[in-house]
Amino acid sequence: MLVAEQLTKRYGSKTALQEATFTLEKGITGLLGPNGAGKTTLLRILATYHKASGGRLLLNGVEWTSANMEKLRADIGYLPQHIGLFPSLTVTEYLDYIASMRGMNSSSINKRMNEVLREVNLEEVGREKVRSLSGGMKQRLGIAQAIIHEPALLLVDEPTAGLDPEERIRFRNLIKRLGHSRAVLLSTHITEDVSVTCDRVLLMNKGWLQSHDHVREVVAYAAGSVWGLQTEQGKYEQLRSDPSVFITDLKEQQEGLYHIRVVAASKPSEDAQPLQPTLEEGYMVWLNRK
Ligand SMILES: Nc1ncnc2c1ncn2[C@@H]1O[C@H](COP(=O)(O)OP(=O)(O)OP(=O)(O)O)[C@@H](O)[C@H]1O
Repeated sequence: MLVAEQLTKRYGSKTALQEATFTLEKGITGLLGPNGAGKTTLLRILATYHKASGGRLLLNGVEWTSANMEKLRADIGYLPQHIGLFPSLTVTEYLDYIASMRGMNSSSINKRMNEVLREVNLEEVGREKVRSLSGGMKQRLGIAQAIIHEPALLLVDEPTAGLDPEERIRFRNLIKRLGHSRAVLLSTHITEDVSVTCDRVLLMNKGWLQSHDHVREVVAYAAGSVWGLQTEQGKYEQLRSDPSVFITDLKEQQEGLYHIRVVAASKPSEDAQPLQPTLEEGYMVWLNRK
């Protein structure tokens, strides 16, 4: 569906995206990377907001050229990290406005309005002002504006940051449903969002991107390197200050006695037990070997 070849973006002397090559198919692909990795830059290029400095992009055979922009935009939906919703409009007025800006005529807007409100579970609040919505509802409205024109490609930038656990789960379920009929690229810092919603993963660091066909390929980077152990304060402090050991979980069982989970290339102590890695642990190993 989407093909990216050697995609590069430079801001002056800074290269934010380095020769990224990957494909996106129907379903949900996670885009994981630390701050400054280049995730937003990639999404903005895909959303046609930024022009790449080099490389090639095709969506269902249509190339990213000036002549094709309108055609591409009709097939792409984007929820940016910070979206400017209009607080004094009602939910339906806002969606009506966005859809008109996208060139939809009033009969197709009317046909689509109830459907899209239902898809994002906002049908009860269509007449409410945007300003009265909760944070989670605003994010779902953000998705509604991105899918009102039924795009084949949906780009979502850190959608669950700041949401409470209930809204985060609701939002993930929404993204999962949307991934049944289109390609979704979900950029996030939250590995749990990826392990729950995504099949495929793009990992990014310092502008470099590596594509993985399955989440389990990333998990496997930490295979044989995850350990569980009980420690007392002294040993815990020693492990904490060891740069080759990452503590990924810590539970204080009683004062001065901890159960910890660590990523370490070799067994950190005699009584350490090998554990199955998580996506977060695989991702950490990947990040630190770059
Ligand atoms: N308009 C710009 N001009 C110059 N440099 C930029 C611009 N936009 C981004 N950068 C730089 O490009 C790099 C990648 O930034 P980008 O925002 O794409 O990363 P990110 O992975 O989305 O980070 P975060 O998770 O913090 O949002 C960073 O070093 C950033 O400072």
